[in-house]
Amino acid sequence: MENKDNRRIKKICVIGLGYIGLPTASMLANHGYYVVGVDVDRERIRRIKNGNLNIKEPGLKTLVSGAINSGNLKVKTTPENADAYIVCVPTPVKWENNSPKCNLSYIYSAIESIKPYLRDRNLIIIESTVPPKTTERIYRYLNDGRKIYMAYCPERVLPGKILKELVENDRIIGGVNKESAELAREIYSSFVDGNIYLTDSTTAEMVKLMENTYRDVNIALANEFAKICEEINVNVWEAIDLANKHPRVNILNPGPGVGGHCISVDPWFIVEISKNAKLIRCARELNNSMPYYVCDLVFKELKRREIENPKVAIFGVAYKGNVEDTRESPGKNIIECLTSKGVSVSIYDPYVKTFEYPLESLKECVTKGDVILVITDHEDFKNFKEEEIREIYDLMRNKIVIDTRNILKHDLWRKVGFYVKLLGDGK
Ligand SMILES: NC(=O)c1ccc[n+]([C@@H]2O[C@H](COP(=O)([O-])OP(=O)(O)OC[C@H]3O[C@@H](n4cnc5c(N)ncnc54)[C@H](O)[C@@H]3O)[C@@H](O)[C@H]2O)c1
Ligand SMILES: CC(=O)N[C@@H]1[C@@H](OP(=O)(O)OP(=O)(O)OC[C@H]2O[C@@H](n3ccc(=O)[nH]c3=O)[C@H](O)[C@@H]2O)O[C@H](CO)[C@@H](O)[C@@H]1O
Repeated sequence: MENKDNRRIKKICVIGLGYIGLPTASMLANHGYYVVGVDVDRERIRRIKNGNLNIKEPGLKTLVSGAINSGNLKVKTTPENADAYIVCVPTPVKWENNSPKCNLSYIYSAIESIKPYLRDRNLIIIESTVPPKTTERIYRYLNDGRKIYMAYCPERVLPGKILKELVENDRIIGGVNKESAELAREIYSSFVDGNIYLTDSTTAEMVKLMENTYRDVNIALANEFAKICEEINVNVWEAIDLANKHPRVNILNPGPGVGGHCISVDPWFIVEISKNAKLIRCARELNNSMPYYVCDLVFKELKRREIENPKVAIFGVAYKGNVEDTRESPGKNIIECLTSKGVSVSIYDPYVKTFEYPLESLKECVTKGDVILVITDHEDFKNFKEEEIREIYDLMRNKIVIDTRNILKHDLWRKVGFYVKLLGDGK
């Protein structure tokens, strides 16, 4: 049993209180650390203090309020002296002369904000996803005579299951040296039930990018199969299901494109550093083409039926099912593309509270609509009852459904009278 009094680190500053930083800070506070959570966004700090989070993640509200009520978690807009600093700020991609590059400006400003507080034997951990060698470079920059420790510890939790995976997932700790990795292990072993593996910081950075790239490439393969099956009149969903009966095959699901702050971003950080990243670039481009492929399916249906002044009812703009996050959602590109071609859109998403375009109730969204376009695989869409589908039917002008996720109960929608087209069904 770990004795808290033997811990070398007692106070931790977590920089960036978003999807990753807030659960991490709260988890550490609930495991006996004194934690200062820092975010430059005053509104976010106010919300956390009021318990009015705008992150919808199972169990998070309770975890955060428990941490704050215990007195172990305090949140504010500036850092202070601590034994360790954990950086969880965003790392989006930016484009320079048509080339992708990780935007490290948030990391640099986080590092500058903690620099004045750094003392001998402090530990800095980067959890944000970064290109290989970033941690080493920052370590060299900070190592100006002070003895500091530094590690890269990638976060691997799945949105929707963050709290469970924070505890259960295996953890990779990449130290700039062995002492740094060992010190970081002390922190994570306080709450991680999975295995903890130590390595160097550059390997850990590459591991994180490889994991998300592996998924991106595999989704691209499924999307390419969908396009090919469409051409040869084969239902890709049935074909994938049957191919996956092979003991060593596990093809993922095609869809309207890859969104979120991770899988649609991180593979570009490998493309950024190597000319050999050809398959990775190609997969990214293929996944990015999917929203336009989906729009073409819509245009085809509208043209076939000669529908004038069409209205498309979009079901779901979250980047994936059962989350409220719309970052890099394929829905945005689809909406832009449809509206640029004169199609009017209305949007329904029972999870999303704020979005760049107006959100409507289910009834408003489908009223006088011609096509329902399902973009997100929310559980709610699977669960429509026959009476609800009938009500939707009565409100619509044309009765077309295009399901890009294979999520609706198609037999029920067809029974009510809808024409249902599935992405990649070859019809
Ligand atoms: N969201 C995920 O599921 C996930 C999973 C694994 C890894 N990651 C990686 O973790 C990092 C954070 O992602 P996120 O989803 O938590 O982002 P987020 O946007 O939800 O949160 C980041 C927070 O950092 C704050 N911030 C920005 N600059 C700051 C600064 N200088 N000082 C203090 N606060 C600052 C922002 O205001 C924001 O609240 C990214 O690198 C991401 O790729 C995310
Ligand atoms: C390797 C891995 O698992 N990494 C996870 C990932 O989390 P995520 O939420 O971004 O991942 P996904 O759930 O894969 O969704 C991404 C997009 O792909 C679409 N999709 C998915 C499966 C499919 O078969 N067909 C699809 O089209 C889906 O709709 C969505 O738009 O990155 C986090 C941050 O680094 C990690 O921490 C986390 O472990």
